[in-house]
Amino acid sequence: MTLKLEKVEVSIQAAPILRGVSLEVGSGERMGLVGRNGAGKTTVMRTITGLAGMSAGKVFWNDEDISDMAPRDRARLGFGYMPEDRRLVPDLTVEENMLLPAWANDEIDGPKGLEFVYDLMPELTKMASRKALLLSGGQQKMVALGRALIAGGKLLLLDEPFEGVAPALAKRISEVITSLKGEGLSVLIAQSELSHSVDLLQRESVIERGEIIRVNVIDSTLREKL
Ligand SMILES: Nc1ncnc2c1ncn2[C@@H]1O[C@H](COP(=O)(O)OP(=O)(O)OP(=O)(O)O)[C@@H](O)[C@H]1O
Repeated sequence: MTLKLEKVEVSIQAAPILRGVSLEVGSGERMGLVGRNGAGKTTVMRTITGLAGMSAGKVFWNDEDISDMAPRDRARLGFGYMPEDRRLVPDLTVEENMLLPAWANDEIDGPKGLEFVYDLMPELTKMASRKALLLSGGQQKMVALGRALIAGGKLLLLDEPFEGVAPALAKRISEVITSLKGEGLSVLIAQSELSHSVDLLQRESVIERGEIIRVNVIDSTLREKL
């Protein structure tokens, strides 16, 4: 399953935010989207989910043009989105928060998704019945990752999954992402620095002021020497 953005333009209140962004995430690929604060990473994520309106350009999923497809229909394609601010419902439990995509989309098998996530992140089992508001920021990131995994069997969009997370938890999140072996699961990870993910990405697209300025192939032999 391949995601392709072609010359995408997004403006907010007449200000150009994305300026001709082209990007491709291959089947099973883990791609980084790296850039400073305000470079446009979140807007790229929101364009893919259909939450940001494009003024020009196209989004393709597996060669199908989904540019005009509503966000809820894109979710049905198996897109999972972990927003930077996590967006958990404070009064719901950890488990209820993770089941939200399954409540909204009857094609998602909630119990099966939960089983998968608990298997991958056993630490979430212990906090399953705890309300989200009682969790630390890092724990909330884990729950948001779990929720995105339940929704996103095909494409996982992770916005700053390591930001503000203690090093041990960041390492754990990195391990979880690396261990995903889903058939052809494509992953796009937005971040302002590479440090936590150099060993989990195959390529990174560098974004500056709403433009992709280069794509780096991350050399696995170099990685082994690090
Ligand atoms: N709703 C909005 N109204 C006005 N400007 C906006 C809005 N959303 C984004 N912007 C502007 O668009 C630009 C890109 O924002 P975006 O959130 O996509 O960047 P980012 O790379 O994700 O940065 P960060 O890591 O700080 O979230 C910024 O200059 C921001 O100020």
